[in-house]
Amino acid sequence: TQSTRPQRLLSAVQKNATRGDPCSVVKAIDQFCRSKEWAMNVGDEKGCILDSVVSEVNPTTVLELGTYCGYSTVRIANLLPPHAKLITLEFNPDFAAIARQVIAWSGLEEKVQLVEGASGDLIPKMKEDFGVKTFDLVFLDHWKDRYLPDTKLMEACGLLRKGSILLADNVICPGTPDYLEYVRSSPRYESQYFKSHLEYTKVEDGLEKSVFLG
Ligand SMILES: CCCNc1ncnc2c1ncn2[C@@H]1O[C@H](/C=C/CNC(=O)c2cc(-c3ccc(F)cc3)cc(O)c2O)[C@H](C)[C@H]1O
Ligand SMILES: [Mg+2]
Repeated sequence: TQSTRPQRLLSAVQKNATRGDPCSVVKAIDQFCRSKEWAMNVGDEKGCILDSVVSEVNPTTVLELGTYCGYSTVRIANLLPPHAKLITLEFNPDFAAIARQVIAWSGLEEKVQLVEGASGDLIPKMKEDFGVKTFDLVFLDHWKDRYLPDTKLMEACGLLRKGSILLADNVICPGTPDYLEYVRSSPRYESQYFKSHLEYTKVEDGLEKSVFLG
């Protein structure tokens, strides 16, 4: 049977990256997406912005919405301090299976908890079932029309504290207009746009960093 793109991406990692070396996993995926097949990973250019925000926040608890193949999961986990935890949510079991293997190849399983399921169902369970108090950093990269409802859900579930950071991918392309309007106009957020490009292309895109003010 035909392989899927995520399966081919995983093969490229297993072929070209060194087990236990997260940077080589990130490089192998970027090389595959530039030279072989485009895939919707945050990519190297926006990835550097992601890295700088993660390093600046130095989070203990991180939530990622939309694991896909685990590219940004590996980038974030690679920068986490010891005992820090990244919970990443993926509702497609096929992508989750690929991501688990990418994360394992990078050797970062200890820092990552990949949970299969929909964010709308799992966010309300974060405190009780996953022992989360609040998130220091949330990376939004799932369906673009879910950024706003899931942000409101996180607020309602008391998962954001004064100073929690939301970092959203694709606020220009494909775009998340309702989310952008919300975080930029709400008095409860202080937002900043990081202009960049759609992964592996010259098309404009960017990340929106929003601080929850409590
Ligand atoms: C109801 C479920 C919600 N809750 C959910 N709970 C858990 N997991 C969820 C939920 N909703 C979705 N997911 C998972 O997250 C992933 C989805 C990721 C979506 N990302 C994009 O669509 C995108 C497109 C482009 C793009 C740009 C230009 C183009 F021309 C083409 C493509 C670029 C980009 O950087 C992009 O991130 C994964 C595929 C999907 O199973
Ligand atoms: Mg994205």
